[in-house]
Amino acid sequence: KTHKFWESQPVGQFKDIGDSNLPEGPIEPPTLLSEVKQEPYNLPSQYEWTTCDMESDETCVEVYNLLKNNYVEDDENMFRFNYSQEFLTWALRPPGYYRNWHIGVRAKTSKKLVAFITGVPARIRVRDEVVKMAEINFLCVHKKLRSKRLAPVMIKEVTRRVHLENIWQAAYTAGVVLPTPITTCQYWHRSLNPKKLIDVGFSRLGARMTMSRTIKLYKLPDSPATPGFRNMELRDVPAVTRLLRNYLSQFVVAPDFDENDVEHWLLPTENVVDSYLVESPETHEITDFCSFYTLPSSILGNQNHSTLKAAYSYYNVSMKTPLLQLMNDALIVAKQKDFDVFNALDVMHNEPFLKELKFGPGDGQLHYYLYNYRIRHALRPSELGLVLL
Ligand SMILES: COc1cccc(CC(=N)NC(=O)c2cccnc2OC2CCNCC2)c1
Repeated sequence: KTHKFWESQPVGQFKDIGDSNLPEGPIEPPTLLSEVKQEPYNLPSQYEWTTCDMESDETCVEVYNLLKNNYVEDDENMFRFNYSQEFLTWALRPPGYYRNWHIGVRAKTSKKLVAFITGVPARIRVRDEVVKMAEINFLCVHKKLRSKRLAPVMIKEVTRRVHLENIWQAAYTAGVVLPTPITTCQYWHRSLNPKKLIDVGFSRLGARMTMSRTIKLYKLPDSPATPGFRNMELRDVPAVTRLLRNYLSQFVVAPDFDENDVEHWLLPTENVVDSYLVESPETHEITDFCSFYTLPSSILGNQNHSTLKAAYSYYNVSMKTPLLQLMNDALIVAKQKDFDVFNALDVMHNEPFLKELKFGPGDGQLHYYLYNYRIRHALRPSELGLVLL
């Protein structure tokens, strides 16, 4: 399959794989800001660019509805991500965000929002280089406008606006293979409400398994096992930042979080992100941390259920409490909060607990990409310390 667009971009090309003469790092140098295209790229004549101000309730509802009806579906088109409005405002307004990186496309006549793409600024460390990047996400074209080649011009436009802020690298994920993944992750699911998951077709009853046997198999205790396991609070930000920075330093690619970032991304926000820590009852030292974000999916075409309540593993740090026990406590609190399923990628140190804690492999892969930054050899998922929303 020819990648007409991606072969024109400063990304690792398939033909370059294995060429160890190519240096690791930026593929193209920055250009002078005066040389960056000053005006937006041309859209087909019946469409116009718009900046989506996520602080405006009206715009946020438009973005929410566009994604709810047209964003990513699973491979069997049974589920579609249903990011909540509060999640979207959280995801798109981190410290230092740029409103004009929240880019929409409207039909000129109806003014309907028909496409969307976003960037948020992030400091990402690659080996020992901290690089200012844009995290690109929520690329969505209305189902009725697919294969009009809108995506390439939207990617060029967000790239142009990122360049205007003197940022020359980006990070993004996709369920499809593009030139060229820095790593490819498997996703895994842990049933919390197996009866509903089987009813809606997310899971299947195992061979020689009854429903009651399956419910018993996935049963969890009513409360966490670890002494000192509690919700993260504002006063914990400095300690969690230290814990997380130290833990993430072992991975090849990871966010370079400071206290402002930790306060935004990891402080519990209802219906958006949950985070817990272990405070030693004796020393009051904070020794471990775990977190997951809330991303429901619409269930397409089921009579009894319309929404799958899913938790997605975010950042976890195990220094004293075994990761297995810490993640089992995360499963326990997720079940208490009525999540139906707990999802995770095989990144960081996740792989060992995925098998132990009764996760099942998902039917797809998530590929990670860097824009305008070459990594000499693809990473193992366990070398990746970056979780995108
Ligand atoms: C269950 O409902 C779904 C609705 C749409 C797609 C998928 C499958 C899928 N593509 N899953 C993932 O990409 C995934 C699986 C485990 C952990 N994170 C994930 O994706 C995150 C990170 C990338 N942006 C989307 C959310 C499932």
